[in-house]
Amino acid sequence: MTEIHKGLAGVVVDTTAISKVNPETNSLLYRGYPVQELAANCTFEEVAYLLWHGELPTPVQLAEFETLERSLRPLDAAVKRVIDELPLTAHPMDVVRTAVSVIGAMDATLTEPGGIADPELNQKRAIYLFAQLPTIVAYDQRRRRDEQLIEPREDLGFSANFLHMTFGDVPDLVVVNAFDVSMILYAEHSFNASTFASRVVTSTLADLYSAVTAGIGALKGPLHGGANEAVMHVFEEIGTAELVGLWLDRALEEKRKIMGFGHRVYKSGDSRVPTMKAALDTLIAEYDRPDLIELYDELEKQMTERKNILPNLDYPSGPAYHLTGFDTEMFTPLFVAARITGWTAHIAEQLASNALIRPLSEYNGPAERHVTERSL
Ligand SMILES: CC(=O)SCCNC(=O)CCNC(=O)[C@H](O)C(C)(C)COP(=O)(O)OP(=O)(O)OC[C@H]1O[C@@H](n2cnc3c(N)ncnc32)[C@H](O)[C@@H]1OP(=O)(O)O
Ligand SMILES: O=C([O-])CC(=O)C(=O)O
Repeated sequence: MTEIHKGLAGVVVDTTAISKVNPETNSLLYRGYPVQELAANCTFEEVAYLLWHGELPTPVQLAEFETLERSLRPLDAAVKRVIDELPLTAHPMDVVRTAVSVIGAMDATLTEPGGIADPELNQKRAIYLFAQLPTIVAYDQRRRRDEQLIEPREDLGFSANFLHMTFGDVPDLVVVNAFDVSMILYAEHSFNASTFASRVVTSTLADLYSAVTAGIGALKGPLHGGANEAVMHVFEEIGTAELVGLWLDRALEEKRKIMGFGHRVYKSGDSRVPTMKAALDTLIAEYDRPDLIELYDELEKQMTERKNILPNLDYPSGPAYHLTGFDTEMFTPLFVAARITGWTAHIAEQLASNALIRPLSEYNGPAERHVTERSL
């Protein structure tokens, strides 16, 4: 019998120069740089540039990139029209996926000869989606609150502008910084499910937008990006720190997966959690919500003691986005706005050294039989 690697667990399917996840040392490098150093010293724009180009930008390169990105932020009228047509019952991830699809359908360069796989065109598309996604997500959050679109501001960086477009003002610097850190930490994580989905689609030589929408679809599930919003639902279900024990007894008895805990690769802690937890702590102080961190700490403590399963990045990010003011269902689209950098870097890497991704399976259905032998 062939050895089956369910969920491709432990299988190395290709090389990548974009990031290195090292569970032995609990570390994560983007193009060689520890993610904690990037979060402490760089903006998300610089990290995006690094992921795409392999090097941090010089001041001139950064200024050029920022000018271009800021000019691409206004929402395309056709995209706005389509979003306006979507019911509020649609999950915001479906709105984001649809908006990216519309942008792709309007990209006439895709039908030019060689237009699909051209590296320069793909880099332009990546920057365009990077610039558009905050506007799309902010607009969707606002329309759900019956509020008008706020136009992007060219005088603000990525995160300050994102928050301004969502809430109508630029929050305190600690809030903008915490948000920027979350974007950096969410940007890239090697061959996770959504990146792999994007690479599978790219391997067929389909276009970048098809690969990105596949990534969005894969990210939506609660075992992957959808966990950041699921964490907030768990907090709401539990209520207060004192009730964690009772809640966990029942959840574990029912064999529920506790959202925000566990990871396919890290088994002794997610490298990004301490940095995001520190950012969450600044928000707890800013918004004076010790009750939330008590609940957070208690669930983490009991999960560690009882199951020895540690939090992943979605655990501190969920409450951080809640405190920032986003509705819970907007959390995973925020992940999309960050991971667009990693996905598009991987799409470029896949195309540069492509092989169709097509694994094998072991058939375990009925033995060969024939229609004429049917008992009627
Ligand atoms: C940014 C991200 O995408 S990070 C991931 C976000 N996802 C979540 O937070 C969802 C909750 N977590 C999970 O479902 C899982 O931990 C996953 C899907 C992330 C990883 O799954 P796997 O690699 O298949 O888990 P793994 O094989 O290590 O599981 C080992 C055992 O721990 C259990 N386990 C793992 N995570 C959890 C959890 N969060 N709650 C309860 N039990 C868990 C498994 O059920 C399994 O138990 P068993 O041996 O009795 O069957
Ligand atoms: O690596 C994974 O499997 C999931 C994850 O943490 C991420 O995509 O950020």
